[in-house]
Amino acid sequence: MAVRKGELMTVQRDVVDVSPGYLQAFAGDEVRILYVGSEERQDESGWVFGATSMCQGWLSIQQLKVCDDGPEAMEEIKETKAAGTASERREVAKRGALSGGGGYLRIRKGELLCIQHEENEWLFGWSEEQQKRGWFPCLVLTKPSPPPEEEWEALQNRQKPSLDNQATSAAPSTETLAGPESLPSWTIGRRAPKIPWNYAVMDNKRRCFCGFLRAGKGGVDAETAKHWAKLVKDGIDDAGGWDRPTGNMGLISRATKWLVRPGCSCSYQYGGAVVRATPFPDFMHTLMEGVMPMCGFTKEDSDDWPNSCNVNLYADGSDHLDWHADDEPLFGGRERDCCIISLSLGQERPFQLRLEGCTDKALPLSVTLPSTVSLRLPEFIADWQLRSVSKAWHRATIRACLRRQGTWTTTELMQVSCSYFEGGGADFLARRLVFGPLDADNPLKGDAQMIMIKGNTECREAPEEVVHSDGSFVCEMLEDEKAVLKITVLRMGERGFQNAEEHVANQIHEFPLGRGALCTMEGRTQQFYQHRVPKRGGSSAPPRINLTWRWITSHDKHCQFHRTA
Ligand SMILES: O=C(O)CCC(=O)C(=O)O
Ligand SMILES: [Fe+2]
Repeated sequence: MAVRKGELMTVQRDVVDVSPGYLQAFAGDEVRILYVGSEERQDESGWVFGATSMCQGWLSIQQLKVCDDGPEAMEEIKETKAAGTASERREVAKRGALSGGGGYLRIRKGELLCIQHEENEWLFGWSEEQQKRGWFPCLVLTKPSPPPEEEWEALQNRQKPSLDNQATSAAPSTETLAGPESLPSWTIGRRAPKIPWNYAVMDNKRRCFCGFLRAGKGGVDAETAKHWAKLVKDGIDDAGGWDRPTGNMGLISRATKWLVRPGCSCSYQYGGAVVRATPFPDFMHTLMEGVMPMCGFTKEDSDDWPNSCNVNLYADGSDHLDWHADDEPLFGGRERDCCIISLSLGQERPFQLRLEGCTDKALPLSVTLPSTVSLRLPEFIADWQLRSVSKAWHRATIRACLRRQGTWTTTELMQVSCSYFEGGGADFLARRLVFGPLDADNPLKGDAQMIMIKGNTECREAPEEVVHSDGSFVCEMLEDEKAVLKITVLRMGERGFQNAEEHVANQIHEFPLGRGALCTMEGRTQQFYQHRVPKRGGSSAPPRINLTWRWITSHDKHCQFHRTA
């Protein structure tokens, strides 16, 4: 059967349980052919890339038959052609983009792209360099904008940004896809371009950037992490053991050790606690020689490596660290750029960041409580609230589940921004996404819905998360574990702009710090953001060690490295 691009065809049989990148469709569904696989390519021959009203992906030609509503469909094809969406054009990528998983391309700046289809903010086409076809965001055709200097100047003199500034910095969904190529040149993601750094916070406006390398996905491998945890434990025992100083709120909620480059005597004072300096023990060289090159600091420049390290021991899940910024004068983070590099060993814990001034109050989302709620979660419906939104494994792709004609079906991979919240005594992962019928003329129109999956950030089984090499993940919802709730949320520019601002200003960015994970806080993060490690898992949770390397820039006046301005 000859199949042509632009044609509308009908699916003959149900195609379910497909792998990422393939089209899930049901008998009778109409599929628009976006691309016909090349006969010359073994992996494409006999396949088309098509779209139903629900999703897009690869589908075998054998699953298709000519559409029953011939004439109507032909009209539509003509319209599509007239609109020029089916024409091909060549463009050079002006910036890179990470792949969203199967069916998507990772784009490098400067590569030649043959664009075959355009839809909303997405392009489908062929990369000459990679000899591959797939989706990528339109964003790759525009130059990354230079840091907004004037705005930055204006902001510099202000302690707290106004709500207006916060709201406009909300990244559009495709923006979160931009890869390290769009980071400023001084960031670690750019210093170490071969290391797959992800950035959870890319706040150009405030010059705040927070990167992370997930455990085993570019971070330190599990074996090394285990070995290092022992080195740190033994090394600190030999250096006099852990400190647990008293601060303004009593004994601090974890054990700690403050380590400095030999010769420095600056103590570390925060929250009313004073921690004496201990010179770097031997293990420090091993750890820094492993970690610093991953952050773009070469061995040759080891004199410029961080000159201090705060080490924390969370003995179990009840040890924690509350909202704070490492904005002490020692590191100059309120006046200048300040870089902090953190390594996690032992039990995984979530790490959270929020804008300073963020409130903990529930957000007033307009809720149309839905007919599609899974009955598995009645407790949730009775008592739901959105307590400061948003965890973010940015650049996530998920498959959402929908109830359709009495059966659960899975949609295509979607780009989403992620949210995390707790409600009704259980933890939920909520993923806010652009979904449902979209109006091509007005991307702000159409409903955004919130899909929630029972589970929490500790729970790795339900839903199952498959991590891709670029840091994105596909979330497969299992038949007996999914819980889907459709909620209409207010979207920027539509009803209730005010609430959208509030939503952004109250976002919490969260990512997991597992055994061997690295994370950074760069630029003015200590001035504008706060971070914390919440309690997780109770007193039976295994211990976690965290090391945060910093640069002391203003040594204490008793220290031999003290310099007068
Ligand atoms: O444990 C962590 O990951 C963070 C530690 C931290 O924020 C600090 O020591 O200031
Ligand atoms: Fe901190």
